[in-house]
Amino acid sequence: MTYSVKECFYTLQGEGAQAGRPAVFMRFAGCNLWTGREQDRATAVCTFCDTDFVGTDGEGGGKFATPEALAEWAASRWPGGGKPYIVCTGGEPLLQLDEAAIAALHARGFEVAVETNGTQPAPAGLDWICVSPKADAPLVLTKGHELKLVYPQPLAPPERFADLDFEHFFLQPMDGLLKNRHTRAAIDYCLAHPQWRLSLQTHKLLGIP
Ligand SMILES: C[S@@+](CC[C@H](N)C(=O)[O-])C[C@H]1O[C@@H](n2cnc3c(N)ncnc32)[C@H](O)[C@@H]1O
Ligand SMILES: Nc1nc2[nH]cc(C(=O)O)c2c(=O)[nH]1
Ligand code: SF4
Ligand SMILES: [Mg+2]
Repeated sequence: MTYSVKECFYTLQGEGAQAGRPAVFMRFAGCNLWTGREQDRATAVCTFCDTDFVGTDGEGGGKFATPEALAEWAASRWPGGGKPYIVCTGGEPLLQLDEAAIAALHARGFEVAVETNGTQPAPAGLDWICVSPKADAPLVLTKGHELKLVYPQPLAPPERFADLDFEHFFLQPMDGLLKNRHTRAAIDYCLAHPQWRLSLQTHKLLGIP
């Protein structure tokens, strides 16, 4: 299995329950819900994506022939000290991240988190699972550590997910032209339904990757 990585960089986790935590971000190339081409966005299953995940040409991107090579590259991004933490994202990371890659990351000392759209089963060994359901996609992964719903998605109201097996429930305002309106709506929903907390994309506010 060759792993295709768009970019790999060291920053702070910007979102959810682990916001503020230093992490290596490994962004896997490709997604099953959008080609990543702007001309396909309107007809995609997921239409609001804020990310370029096409190709392997980003900072720290590339192709890795073995799990060990992938893990060695991730480890080279960690500054030393503390417990190394990696967030595997994309694109859709669970199209590529397998048990062998997770084991190799663990062998390098990493705690391994994933950001997934929930359409794929999770491989064994993940330490933190963040599921972000998309309205028009089947949800297969119905348990994990945090459920982070981009809000609003008219066909995916929070009530649909409130009884699933997660420790944390977040609404994350949909970024785009209507971001301010979406943020106000997410605040109002959390205030009325206190099971839910607000997740802001703090890296965007801070101007860091
Ligand atoms: C780019 S996705 C990659 C991981 C995976 N494909 C997924 O959708 O969860 C990373 C996170 O950004 C969120 N996201 C994507 N576009 C967004 C937007 N326009 N506003 C807010 N969050 C967004 C996703 O829902 C997900 O939680
Ligand atoms: N700082 C930072 N935090 C993030 N949390 C989830 C992200 C993602 O794109 O998956 C992301 C990202 O792109 N940057
Ligand atoms: S599922 Fe995730 S990576 Fe794929 S298009 Fe949607 S937000 Fe982007
Ligand atoms: Mg992002």
